Amino acid sequence: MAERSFKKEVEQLRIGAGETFRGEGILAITKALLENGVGYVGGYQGAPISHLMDVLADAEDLMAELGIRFEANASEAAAAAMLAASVHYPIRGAVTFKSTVGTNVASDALANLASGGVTGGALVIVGEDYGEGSSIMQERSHAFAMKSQIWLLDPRPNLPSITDAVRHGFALSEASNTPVMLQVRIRCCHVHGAFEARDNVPPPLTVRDALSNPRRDTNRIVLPPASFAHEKEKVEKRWPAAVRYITEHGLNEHFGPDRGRVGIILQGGMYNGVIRALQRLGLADVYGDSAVPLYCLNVTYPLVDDEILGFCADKDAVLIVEEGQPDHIEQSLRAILHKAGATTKVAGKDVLPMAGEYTGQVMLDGVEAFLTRHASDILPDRARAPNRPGPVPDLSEVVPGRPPGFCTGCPERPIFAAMKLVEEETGPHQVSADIGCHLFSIMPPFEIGGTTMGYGLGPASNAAFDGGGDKRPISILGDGGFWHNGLSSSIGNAVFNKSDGVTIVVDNHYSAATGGQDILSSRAQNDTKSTQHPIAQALKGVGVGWVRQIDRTYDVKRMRDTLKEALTTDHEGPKVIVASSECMLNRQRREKPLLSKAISEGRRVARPKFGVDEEVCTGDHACMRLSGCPSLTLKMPDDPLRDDPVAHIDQSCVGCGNCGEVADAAVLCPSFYQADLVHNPRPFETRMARWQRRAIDWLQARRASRRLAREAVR
Ligand SMILES: O=C(O)C(=O)Cc1c[nH]c2ccccc12
Repeated sequence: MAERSFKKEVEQLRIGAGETFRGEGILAITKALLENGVGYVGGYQGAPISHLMDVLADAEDLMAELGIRFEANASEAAAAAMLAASVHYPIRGAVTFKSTVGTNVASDALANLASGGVTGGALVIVGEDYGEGSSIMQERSHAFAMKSQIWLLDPRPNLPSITDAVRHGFALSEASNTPVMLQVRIRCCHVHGAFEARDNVPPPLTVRDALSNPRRDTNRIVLPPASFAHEKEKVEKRWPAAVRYITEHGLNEHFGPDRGRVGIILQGGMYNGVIRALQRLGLADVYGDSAVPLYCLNVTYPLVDDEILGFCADKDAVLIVEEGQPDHIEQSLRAILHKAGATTKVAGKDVLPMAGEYTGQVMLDGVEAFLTRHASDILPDRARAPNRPGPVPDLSEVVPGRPPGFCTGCPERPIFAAMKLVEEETGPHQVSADIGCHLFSIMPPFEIGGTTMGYGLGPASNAAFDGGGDKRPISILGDGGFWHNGLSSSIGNAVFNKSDGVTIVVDNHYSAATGGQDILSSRAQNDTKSTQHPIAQALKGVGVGWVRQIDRTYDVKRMRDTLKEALTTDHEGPKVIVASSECMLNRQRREKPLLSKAISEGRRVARPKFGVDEEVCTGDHACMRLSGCPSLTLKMPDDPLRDDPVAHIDQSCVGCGNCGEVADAAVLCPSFYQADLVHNPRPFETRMARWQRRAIDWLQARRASRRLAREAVR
């Protein structure tokens, strides 16, 4: 079950011409695909387009009605390869994944696709995970577009521009026989707005029709001598055709006055930030009317030389607003101007930072610095001679860091608690990690795992250490990574190379970190996908001889003992433990509505809750060093003679039992207790509870009175 259900929102995807579509960027993209006769759609989830995959999955019925094939592909490579259908057939196809990591994975297929070229429009919607909300290494997709000659669209972040980009993307792809990347940043995916809808258009040729009339054209396949012809065709035919389409259809936009001494050239995706900076400088109004000429690149690759030269012709200086590095566009811009002998000065990475997101403040500072240098007369007085407030204090000095950690009740926490317990006996191990929630084990309190090389590559990144030694290396792999790429690149690799290492497959039943999508080994029943394929079976299938399946990761003692066995067994070859328990976030999403319903219907529901007896807790916090659960926190005890905080479990506890198990396995302390919270108790339970309460009150009163008496004697 995915993080968010879009079942309600996708109903809007049925509306037609004359109606207004309202919603989020990702929904607008989906609607635009349907309006433009897409024949098949695929992708792999990942921030910030995870929800686009969820929308598509929820719209699968509607797509089937229109004759559109949808796949939730096994990886970005599989998604990109799916676009092969548009090479020989005039069928429009779209796939989506996160970038740059997904584009890295897809790059083999993308390069082949771009070489042969396409007949039907091929759209690659990349979610650019760059900037302050990002979860990955900071790189740009731009280089992929340039290296494979794939056109790159970067529309202004508003719904009409995004939907135009989808429409033009397909047409541009067909006009130039080249795949097109549509780049959407985090905010673009989630921007809300409206656009005038069109009717949905079933694909003129469906993939089903194509199956009945197979086609092939040797000239479009990447094999010599065709591959040499492709390269020539790219520069001689496809590039000029693209430039023609972009110019004739006005894909890049101009705003503000026709002429001016200075101007700003910007990536479409930067438009909202630039216009806001101009507003704050008093040079644009709330409708976006700018006093500075703007040339907005909704297509950032290829650049159109003539448009650039035209824009720069009357200008002393232009600012290029291009987020991230390398500064591909700025370098091209300088080359274009230099070749033409133009004297326009170019500002860019001198007033704006080379690295990092162009946030509101960064953009304001950069645009202001550019204008101060090149056209200070157009700036309002308060910008030219400002009363600047004092410097903002460096918050990183005073605000504690907030490293990402496991959720309350996460089934992965006990796995790493068990690893910590083993390390107590054996000392630290070489540990490699993978992509997924389990990566948070790198952070306190566990501080396990020293690498993350890519999705499904955890065990592969321990390969150098896998040849035997005094201590076995340990690698971690999630179930998402296992099916994405891990089965072959990590597990097959280890079997083939007779690895001596230990691998823990952290199986939480979903691709949890990307939003809880189902995968092959998910235990859920899925109407459109085939699930319930055990990881352990796949491991044995590729030749792993030592496999242990643990079906309750909260059993810390069993986890610890199994790991110890893996580290000491005489078995030759890779040793793999599959540690399986359902993602608690997904489980809560699944169970909470059922529980609420049961409670409101008057049925008896018991929910386990855990607590810490504050009289027993010594306040040494050893339990926390093996947990990090957000519900396990600190509290000042009521006792005035104790001035150290004790452990405390707050109301967010979901009763997973991890703290008790860890306290038990680590022989920590007996202060944890479990209490069942009973909704709609039976009459006899209420009576029992009342009697128990009375008995406890009586015993407590007696103890209190004796204690007082003893203290009085002493
Ligand atoms: O959703 C995210 O933030 C991820 O990093 C997950 C992910 C999806 N596809 C990938 C390909 C390579 C590395 C990570 C991912």
